[in-house]
Amino acid sequence: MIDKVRNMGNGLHVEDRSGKGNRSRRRGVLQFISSAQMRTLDEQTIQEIGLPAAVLIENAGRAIAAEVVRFCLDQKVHKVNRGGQGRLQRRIWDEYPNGVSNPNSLELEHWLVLVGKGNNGADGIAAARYLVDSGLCVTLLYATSEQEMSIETLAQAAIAQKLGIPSKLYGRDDLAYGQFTGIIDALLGTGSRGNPRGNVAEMIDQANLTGLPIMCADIPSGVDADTGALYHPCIQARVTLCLGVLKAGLTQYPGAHAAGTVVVRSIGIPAKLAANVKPAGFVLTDEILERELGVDPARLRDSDGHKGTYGHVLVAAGSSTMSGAGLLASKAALRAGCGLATWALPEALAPHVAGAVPELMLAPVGGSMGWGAAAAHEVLRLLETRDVLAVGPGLGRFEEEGAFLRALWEGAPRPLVVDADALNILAAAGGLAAWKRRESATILTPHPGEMARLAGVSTAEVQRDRLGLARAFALEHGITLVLKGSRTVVAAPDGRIFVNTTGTPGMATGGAGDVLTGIIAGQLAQGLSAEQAAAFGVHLHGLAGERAAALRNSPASLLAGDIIEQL
Ligand SMILES: NC(=O)C1=CN([C@@H]2O[C@H](COP(=O)(O)OP(=O)(O)OC[C@H]3O[C@@H](n4cnc5c(N)ncnc54)[C@H](O)[C@@H]3O)[C@@H](O)[C@H]2O)[C@H](O)CC1
Ligand SMILES: [K+]
Repeated sequence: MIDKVRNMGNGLHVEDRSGKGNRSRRRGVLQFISSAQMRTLDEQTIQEIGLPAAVLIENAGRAIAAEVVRFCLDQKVHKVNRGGQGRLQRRIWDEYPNGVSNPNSLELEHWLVLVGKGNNGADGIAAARYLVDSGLCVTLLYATSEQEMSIETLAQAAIAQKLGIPSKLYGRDDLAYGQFTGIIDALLGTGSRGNPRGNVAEMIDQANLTGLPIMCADIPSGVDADTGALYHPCIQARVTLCLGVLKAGLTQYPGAHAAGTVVVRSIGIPAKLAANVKPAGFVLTDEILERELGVDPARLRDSDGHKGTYGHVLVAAGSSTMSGAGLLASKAALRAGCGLATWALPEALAPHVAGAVPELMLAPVGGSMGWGAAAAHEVLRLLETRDVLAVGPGLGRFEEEGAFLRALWEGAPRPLVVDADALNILAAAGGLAAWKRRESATILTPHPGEMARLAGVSTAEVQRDRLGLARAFALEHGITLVLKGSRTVVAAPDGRIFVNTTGTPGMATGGAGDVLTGIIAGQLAQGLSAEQAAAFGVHLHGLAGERAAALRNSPASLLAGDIIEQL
């Protein structure tokens, strides 16, 4: 079973705990859902199937406790006694088969469980029981008195009391945080709304201040489970044990950062029920590329193919001060596997870049006027014998820019990739609402600033709900959207969304976007649909970036051209 998503740097790392060791990081079927969908699933399981809430909470508690124990063992490289008693210890032993002596190692651990009044708190109390049975010391810290607790939380609190698990009530009892080795955040889950308030807010602040490792039940308290936006205050966790199904907000920053390593564990919701839920989106893995998008990541070239088989990309890009943009996009298209590439560029630029990429054809356009309406007609003429047009990188701003882009938008009967300056031109000319819907495939590849201009909102608003905005924009305008940034979101015109799993912070460098545009155009030329090309393109771009960064001493030294070399 693939059940782990690790947040490291910009990457989303999927791990396999089937006992066969880690397979490729990008395998598995990982879908995410909204908090409303999760609540519905919980309710259906409890009311329609008849599985009691207490059973789900029991499973949640056991999963959280197992993760805490794993965390303690990993942290301290403690080994578990082969003869450990009880289900949890046997389980630990399964996962640490080479462990040796020190049955008492977990007794040195003293975890504080922050218990909210809702069912997230119930999960935390159940986890405390399993931790005590595993030999850890545990103290419960209640945010509210019993009168305010949900039925399930109250029931769990009563069990904990009968078992003599020490507990305190926040605000009434004194507490010395120095005695603890870790904290479980079971304050707020999917029932959370807005900024944490009252005791809950104070407990979050204090937990963060301790500097102790924090493990979250389901989501970090203070993270929006649907968008990944942060409320204030918000838990900063080391690990988040996401219950049942991955929550959408944990795939996007800054929520992903607050969550730390995200582990998704089953709590007993029947697979049959879960299968009926239309996912809010998918994490891009090899399986998702294949199953959801019909892309074979390992596809080979036909043995009888020729350069015509793989399509011809036309790139309209570059200006005197940004000649590299066109070069990077065109070269990336070739490395992505298109048969041929032509770079349409301002005439004055051509002598300076001739021969820079010998495999590339140059097509000077626009005469002494450079980009403009006349150049657009030349580009369209060139496109008659080419398969795909990519426009935008390094164009700069120029007179007649609106007429130039509109001519290409309306006149290009081929798949079109719109990037960089072309997106700003589009926004300045009224945005997509003012433009005709194109019949051929159209992919827009904005970074958050360009997206903000296109959507007429601030960049902060874009980042607050990248998934929701990308989906709504793609649906409304019938285009495929690639919303760049860490965890790039690909939104298809049918409303499906995919979150990229590959990449490295080193890719935040000039020209990396031009390379992506070229890769996507290269995939389109080979016959992929817009959403296939966009999703596979961002996936490959990130993989190549990771490889390129690994070859350097520091990811910071990565150049966009290095990404191309690793394709
Ligand atoms: N639904 C189930 O049966 C199961 C859920 N699981 C876990 O439970 C939570 C969701 O539980 P729920 O009771 O719906 O909500 P919360 O625990 O998140 O608590 C909501 C609680 O807190 C109050 N509240 C809401 N927002 C705030 C705020 N900003 N500040 C302070 N207080 C707030 C609100 O009034 C509610 O009373 C889910 O995440 C799972 O962890 C089980 O795992 C399985 C069964
Ligand atoms: K929580």
